[in-house]
Amino acid sequence: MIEAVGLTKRYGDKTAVHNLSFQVRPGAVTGFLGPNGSGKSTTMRMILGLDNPTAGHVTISGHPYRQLPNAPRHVGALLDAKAVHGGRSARNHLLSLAQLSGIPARRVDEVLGVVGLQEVAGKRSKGFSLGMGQRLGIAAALLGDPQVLLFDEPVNGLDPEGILWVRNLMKALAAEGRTVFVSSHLMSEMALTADHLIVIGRGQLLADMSVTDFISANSADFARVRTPGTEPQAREKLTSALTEAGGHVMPEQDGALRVTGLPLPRISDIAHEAGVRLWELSPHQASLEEAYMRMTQGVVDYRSTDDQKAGLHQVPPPGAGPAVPVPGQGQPGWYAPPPPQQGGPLFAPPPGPYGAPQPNPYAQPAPQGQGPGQPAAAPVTADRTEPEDPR
Ligand SMILES: Nc1ncnc2c1ncn2[C@@H]1O[C@H](COP(=O)(O)OP(=O)(O)OP(=O)(O)O)[C@@H](O)[C@H]1O
Repeated sequence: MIEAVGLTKRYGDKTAVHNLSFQVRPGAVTGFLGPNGSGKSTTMRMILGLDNPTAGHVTISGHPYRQLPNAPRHVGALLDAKAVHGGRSARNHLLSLAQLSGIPARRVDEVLGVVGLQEVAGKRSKGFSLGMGQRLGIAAALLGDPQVLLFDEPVNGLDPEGILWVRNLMKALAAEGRTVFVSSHLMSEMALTADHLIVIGRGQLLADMSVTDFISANSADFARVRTPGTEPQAREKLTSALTEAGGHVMPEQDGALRVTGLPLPRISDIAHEAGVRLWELSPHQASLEEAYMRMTQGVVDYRSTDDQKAGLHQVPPPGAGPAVPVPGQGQPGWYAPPPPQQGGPLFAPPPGPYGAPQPNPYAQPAPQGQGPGQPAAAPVTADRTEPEDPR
């Protein structure tokens, strides 16, 4: 088990992790989720003794990593797949790690087989694609057959087949009773892989619960209601009537209404009593991805802005044709999630063994339209392999 208590890390006046307390239990895959820069890698580095906490502590099986007897056999980690001597072959890289940890050399070929790199084991890793590098990093993590495994963004750069393989590998490792802690940005992937979730934003805990509980707590049911497009006054009348009856009504981009807090038959009755015809009344559930986005929307460090292309285009003359629609913008089928409770926190973490969360020093206004933009996804390079450097 991994246990963090009051874990805090400051770099100068920058707080990367603030008062984080959680447990990662054996026999389950625990997903570690948070937006870019939320402190996931910093937390993982502290777990592995690569960074010292400013306050608090973290233990693995009851010991700080550096005091663990035979740590490399007990804990395996993939932190940075690029942290490899590129001139070495995959096999030699793993052999050198094995020698350092007293692991028999035959184990190297076993893990090369597990990650599917047997064919390129003799090639220099600097010719490896991003996905091959990830596989090599996973092989290194598995080398000591450890009980505790940490993976920082293990599916980064993997193709769909590779992503499925990682998903099944994580589940299989947990089913063997191991502790598996996996960081990701991707709620959708974690929903398929993890049993338990720890969600952080700006270094502070936002949620610590099972995936099942997260889904039922966050994937709110709602109704979509549409009145005839030719009768805008009917839409307003219905909005008032539903609000009066205790519903929460939000306009959708395609002109429909999103209604929460009222069952469908009640909405139908209210419309009938108000003399409003309905063209649509349908049940929906907000996706888990929406729930995660909603939970973390206030703690995102990097936001993209619309590209205004100032001065690059001539203003079209009046009466010119409509702009080409942009996928996902202003089109039917895109549903804005309901806003968080007015004045309340985005998410109230359940009372845990560590008491209520403390105020977050990150409580600064999120940058509005000034961020440097979402960093582009790392490119997937072609599978190039070179023979090993003879040096
Ligand atoms: N060595 C360091 N010196 C100064 N600031 C740092 C250092 N390491 C991390 N930070 C800052 O701490 C914050 C958390 O970074 P961290 O890499 O842990 O986030 P993350 O959740 O892993 O991000 P990503 O998902 O983008 O990898 C960031 O603002 C980062 O700039």
